[in-house]
Amino acid sequence: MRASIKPLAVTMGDPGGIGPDVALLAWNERVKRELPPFYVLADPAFLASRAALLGLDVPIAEVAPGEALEAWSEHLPVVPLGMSVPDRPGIADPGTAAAVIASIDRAVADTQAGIAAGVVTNPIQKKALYDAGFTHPGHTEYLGELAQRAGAADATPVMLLAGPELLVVPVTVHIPLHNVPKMLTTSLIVNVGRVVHQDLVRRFRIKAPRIAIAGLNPHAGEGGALGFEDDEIVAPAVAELRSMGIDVQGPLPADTMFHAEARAGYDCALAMYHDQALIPAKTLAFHDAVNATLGLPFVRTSPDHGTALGIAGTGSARPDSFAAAVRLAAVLADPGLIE
Ligand SMILES: NC(=O)C1=CN([C@@H]2O[C@H](COP(=O)(O)OP(=O)(O)OC[C@H]3O[C@@H](n4cnc5c(N)ncnc54)[C@H](O)[C@@H]3O)[C@@H](O)[C@H]2O)C=CC1
Ligand SMILES: NCC(=O)COP(=O)(O)O
Repeated sequence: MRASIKPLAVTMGDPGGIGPDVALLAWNERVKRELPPFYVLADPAFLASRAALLGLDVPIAEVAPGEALEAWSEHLPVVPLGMSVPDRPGIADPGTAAAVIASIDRAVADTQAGIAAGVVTNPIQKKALYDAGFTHPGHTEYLGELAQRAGAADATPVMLLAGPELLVVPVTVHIPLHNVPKMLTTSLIVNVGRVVHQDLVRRFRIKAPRIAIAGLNPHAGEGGALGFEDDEIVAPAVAELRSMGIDVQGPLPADTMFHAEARAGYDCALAMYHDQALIPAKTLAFHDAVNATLGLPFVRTSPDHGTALGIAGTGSARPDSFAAAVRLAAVLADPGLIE
């Protein structure tokens, strides 16, 4: 892959999880995996400790972001945050939340300042952050707020799971299932559909994206017999998006829209809630899919998996999804790489 001229900013993620492991493993295989350069925003002593635990020979260079490209071929560039964290694999400690959040903040600030090409986040243990007072459901929502704080008043963060065979977006994201019907509105679906269309064109270089919209209820409501939302909320959103010139179909029964022949009929699917989107995405490509945030003024990707506390520090975490996230971030930041 042609390398972007700027490095990517990678966040530490929860230090108790596998984020540090996959970043170290990926750097170790950077040539074989054709990775674009990145630097990690973390405590260098912590990363050195995790590398030793994993038995990896990863020389770490403490750098400023502007020195990352030069360091990349021989060292893992690490930009210190001035906050130390303990190396305790498997333990998600709310006491590390300030460092976890500082890493995200700095990655976004570097990208907004034009120092980094994009942000690649490592997984956070959400409950540990909530317990420390973090009020955002996840990265997606927090990044939207950071973008707005930096002046992008219209930033609308939209979660996309991107795998080799499926692009899929959950319209509602980190909310309890019982709140989905309350939160699902025609204007929300239209807004998400508009952002998806815009970023598929702008960042993924799909000229005329075909978008398939799932229904909420079994059989897309069975003509109103199995729920009113498909006819009264989803169908009007489909009509409104069509009136904007966007190629949409739906509401489609969700159970039959993710098999291979159905997927051939669209470029991206909109699902109505988290698991309706993430189950097909992770079933098809757990180790290859990437979580990207659309609707931001900067690029953000992430591996699709979580902190996997149970295997942190053991060497069994696979760095494939992290590597895919790094490669996709470089492409989205420089869509010319697609051509
Ligand atoms: N982007 C983010 O920050 C994300 C954070 N999470 C958080 O992660 C935590 C744990 O979530 P779970 O639902 O348990 O999902 P998980 O993805 O952490 O783990 C699910 C299963 O997959 C395995 N696994 C995960 N990644 C793997 C890898 N790279 N190689 C080999 N095996 C792997 C784990 O060992 C476990 O058996 C939660 O707090 C959740 O909120 C979850 C998804 C994304
Ligand atoms: N299940 C996906 C997930 O939780 C990722 O959320 P985010 O932290 O990327 O917003």
